[in-house]
Amino acid sequence: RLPNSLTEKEKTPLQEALNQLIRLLQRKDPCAFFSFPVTDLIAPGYSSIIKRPMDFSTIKDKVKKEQYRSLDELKVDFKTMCENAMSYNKPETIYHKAARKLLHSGMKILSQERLQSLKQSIE
Ligand SMILES: COc1ccc(Br)cc1-c1nc(N)nc2[nH]cnc12
Repeated sequence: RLPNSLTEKEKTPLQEALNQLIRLLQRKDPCAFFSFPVTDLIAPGYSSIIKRPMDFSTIKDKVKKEQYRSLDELKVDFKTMCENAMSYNKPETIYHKAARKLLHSGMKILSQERLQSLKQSIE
């Protein structure tokens, strides 16, 4: 039967693993600075300065659309998201500091050991 918004589509093991990692990562963003795309209204000139905008809502959308082929691809988008904030915002701002802290804790959550063991559970 065709999946539609009323009936949910089963999630693949990869999607389950990705969502589990995203939940852990989002807990490290208590101010929710990274929950939604940065707009030019919030951050003047952002869209012309930042070439690859990324945020958790976009990441979750990519999971839903099966646009991640591996756990490592999540790590790339997560790093981009943090690095964007660290390049647009000056080092003394709360956003730069939040991004650096998030990146640091995220690298532990997305460590090679953890990804390796998750990969084995997906095979
Ligand atoms: C979605 O972004 C925000 C939402 C609410 C608030 Br308050 C600030 C931001 C935000 N502001 C700036 N300058 N740089 C960012 N990098 C990631 N978040 C941000």
